Amino acid sequence: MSTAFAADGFDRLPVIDVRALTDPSSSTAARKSVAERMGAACRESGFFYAVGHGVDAGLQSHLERLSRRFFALPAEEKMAIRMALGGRAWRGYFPVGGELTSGRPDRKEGLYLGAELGPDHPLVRAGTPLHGANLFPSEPPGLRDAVLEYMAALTQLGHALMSGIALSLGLAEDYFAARYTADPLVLFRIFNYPPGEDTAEDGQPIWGVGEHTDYGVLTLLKQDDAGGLQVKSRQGGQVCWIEAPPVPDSFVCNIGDMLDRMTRGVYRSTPHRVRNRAGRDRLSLPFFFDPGWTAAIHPIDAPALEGATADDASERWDKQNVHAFQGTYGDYLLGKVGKVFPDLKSEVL
Ligand SMILES: O=C(O)CCC(=O)C(=O)O
Ligand SMILES: [Fe+2]
Repeated sequence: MSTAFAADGFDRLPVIDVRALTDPSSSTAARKSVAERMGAACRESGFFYAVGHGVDAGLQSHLERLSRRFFALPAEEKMAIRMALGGRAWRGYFPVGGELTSGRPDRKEGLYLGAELGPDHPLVRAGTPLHGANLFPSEPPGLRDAVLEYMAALTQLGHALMSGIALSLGLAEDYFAARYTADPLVLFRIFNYPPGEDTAEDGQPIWGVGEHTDYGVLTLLKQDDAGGLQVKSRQGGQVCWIEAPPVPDSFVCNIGDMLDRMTRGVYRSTPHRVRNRAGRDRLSLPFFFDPGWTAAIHPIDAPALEGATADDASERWDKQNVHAFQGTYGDYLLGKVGKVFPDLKSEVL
């Protein structure tokens, strides 16, 4: 069994049974013990696998099957719900090469989804970007219901895990719910990474998703068994990338820039990327559980974080100092999404 590089980086991501956080009858001691393990993971790598999460296995495999059927449709059928038609709600399908995570096109196609909000919702009425109705495909039937059921289950899990993160910082369990996530911004994506050459003609690797950090507080990723997700670590002072291999019936959980900001860098929003070398399609379903659009982001005042300061701009993938950010989550997110879909930004935002 390998050990983590304490002073340097890490060489594995822990698997944490989070059952005590999702079970309302669990003892405070049991909840705190899970929280402690989550806190250690957030400090070390910002990543862990959650098992014992309570999300129905049948629902997950049903959604996975329907998603594969969607991606197998002819291109023109998928393009019938292309993102440009989703307008400001930022929903729909994008084809391979349509998204530029780290300035180069990613080799993935995907379906952008989110909380289903009708035209009378106040944020939709106000024309708030990334809020609105989904563009669901007519084929395969049932995808809509499965997506809505899955998003509801993962929203519930997101709340449970955020209560654990609060406990891990010595805060009240509802710390994040009370300030940021009572009405979370929920974005959900279903990605397909097709197989193919893994190196471009210029010798550069071809990424399914280029190096990036996530933007909000917590990402819950369901990946299939193809592998290819990598997380940035260090060894002997040098950058190294460790694999985050598939673990059955788990979600890969990682924290995003806003939690890094709130904890002044103590909980880490760690860069990651994907390269599909399995020789077959890779399906992944990242679910983003984030602060509400209008929530202003503030550093957390807690003894556990005393003395923490951070400016990691020179090391970050985007060269930005997330710790200098002031504003609402909506401000932060808008600055980011425009960069990864530059054409769409000028068309619809
Ligand atoms: O597909 C994956 O495994 C990771 C996707 C990801 O990092 C993201 O969407 O932010
Ligand atoms: Fe990510």
